This record gives sequence, C-alpha cells and structure tokens, in this order.
Amino acid sequence: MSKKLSIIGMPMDLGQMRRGVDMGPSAIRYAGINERLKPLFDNIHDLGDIPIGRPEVVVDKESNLRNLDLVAEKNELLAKKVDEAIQSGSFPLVLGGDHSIAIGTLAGVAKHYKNLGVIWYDAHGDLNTAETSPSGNIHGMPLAASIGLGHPALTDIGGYSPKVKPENIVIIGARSLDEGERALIKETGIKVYTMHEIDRMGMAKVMEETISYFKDKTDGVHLSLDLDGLDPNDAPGVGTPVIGGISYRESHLAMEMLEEAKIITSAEFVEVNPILDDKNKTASIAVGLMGSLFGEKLL
Ligand SMILES: NC(=[NH2+])NCCC[C@H](N)C(=O)O
Ligand SMILES: [Mn+2]
Ligand SMILES: [Mn+2]
Repeated sequence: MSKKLSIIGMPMDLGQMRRGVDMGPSAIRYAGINERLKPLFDNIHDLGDIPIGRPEVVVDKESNLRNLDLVAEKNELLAKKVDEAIQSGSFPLVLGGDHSIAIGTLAGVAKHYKNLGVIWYDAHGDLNTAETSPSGNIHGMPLAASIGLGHPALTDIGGYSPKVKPENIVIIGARSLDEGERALIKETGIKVYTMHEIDRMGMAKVMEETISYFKDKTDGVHLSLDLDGLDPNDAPGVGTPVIGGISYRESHLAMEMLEEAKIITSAEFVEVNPILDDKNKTASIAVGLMGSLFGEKLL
C-alpha cells in the first residue's frame, strides 16, 4: 500500500484570546514541513487551509463560551476535510490553530474507528466545560467535548457523539489542571502521565506503557500534540505556556517510539503562535517532531 499524507491547515484562533495562533499553519509550512516529510511518504498532498476569514469575536451570552457558533461552524468544515482525507486512503495531519480545532479533527477521524485511542500531549487537560472553565475559552474544552461533555454545539459536531471513550485516552505532560478537570479525570478514569510520572519513570517507560495500553483495545490512535506540552524554554511560541514541561529530547523519543510501534493513524500539531515565538523556533520543533513521528532516521 502506498503511503499518502494529507496536510490540512486550520488557521483558527477563536478558541482563545491571544491573536497569532491563526498563523500557525503558515509558520509550520515556512519551517519546511513539505521538504522534511517528502522522503517519508510516497505522496504528500497539501490541501491548503480551511477558510476561516476574519470574523468578529463574540461571547455567547447564554453559555459564556467565546465564539461558540464560529468555532462550531469552522470545525464542521475541518471534520469534513479530515473525513475525506481518510476516505481517500491518506494519513490526515492537521496544523493548528488553537486546540479547539481538535473537536473538528476528532469528529472527522473517529467515525472511521470503533475504538479510537487518543494521545493528548499537553500541559493542560482541555477537559473543561462551560460550567468548569475559568476562561470561557473553547481551546480548554476539546477533550471534554470529544467524550460527549459540554455544549451540544461542540459535542455534536460531525452529527454524532461521543467520539472517544475516556478509557481510550492517555494525557501526557499535564502540569496545569483546573479543579473541574481533576474531578473529571478521577470520575472517568482517563489515564494521565503528569510531569511527575515523566520525571520519575522517564519518557521511555511512559511511552512503553502508553503503547501497550493501546495495543489490544484500539483500532487506531490519534495524536493531538499541543506544543505547550513541551517546556517553554524549548517551545516559546505558544499562548498558554507552563514552566517545567517535556524536553525537546524527550519529545523526540516519544515520537520515535510511536513510529516504531506503528500505532498512530492521524495527528495534529496545535497552538503554534509565531507572534510569541523566537525566530519560528516552535514551528521548526513541530516539523522536527513530525519527522520523528513519520520515521526520519539519522542512520
Ligand atoms: N489548549 C490549551 N492551550 N488550553 C489551555 C487551557 C487553559 C485553561 N485550563 C482554560 O481552560 O482556560
Ligand atoms: Mn495546552
Ligand atoms: Mn491543549
């Protein structure tokens, strides 16, 4: 079977308040994604960007969710594109955009799997709902929405809900969780490797466990990689940095182990904000990590 990649840009910043993350897809392309991944696929198709435009920012009065209707509408478009890419036999790689775009990515992906696994590589849990969110920002809610919790405009994207079962989710790199998120993790049994476990066990063991956790129970695994999962010293170009994160090296090791295990069936790289970055460093790191994820070898 030929190895095909579809790149889909999602230049949306409506899930949070810091402007600039809408330029993430451009920054990642500028960092050389095509050249870097070219040797690793038979065919790369860059499908361009989902049209977002320059919509007015609005807070939904009833639910206190920032840009609810727009986030929902644009994510429907993304879901459709991702769905089509998979149907055409391609591996879908989505470039964000803030993390609210995962709602659309997962809506497009999950209909193709009975038991989709999700790796949420992130400093945050993104498990808030309108009730628990301290900010009203939808980029703090996509994982909750994907297990069917939150506003129906978010949970029902793609016309079905839920997309993922809590027991098929592994969060890696968590170090900033809101109270409601902590309660939800305890309640649902979502597996979490916080920075504590990464420090204690080492990334190699964390990934070994993650891979064997997924091995028999999932028929596909989506990687949702928020660049703020990495330490802000390595990846400064993100809107909600949290100190004490996963290192550059640990992240490459994680990607290499996922590649060896051949379990990843779709991926997205989100929250790259070139305005806050240092000479496009974060976008370059994202591209390097993709290289490792897709099988780049030194020797
Ligand atoms: N994808 C992200 N960077 N999410 C940050 C979320 C921050 C905070 N927990 C909130 O809900 O507002
Ligand atoms: Mn995050
Ligand atoms: Mn996130």
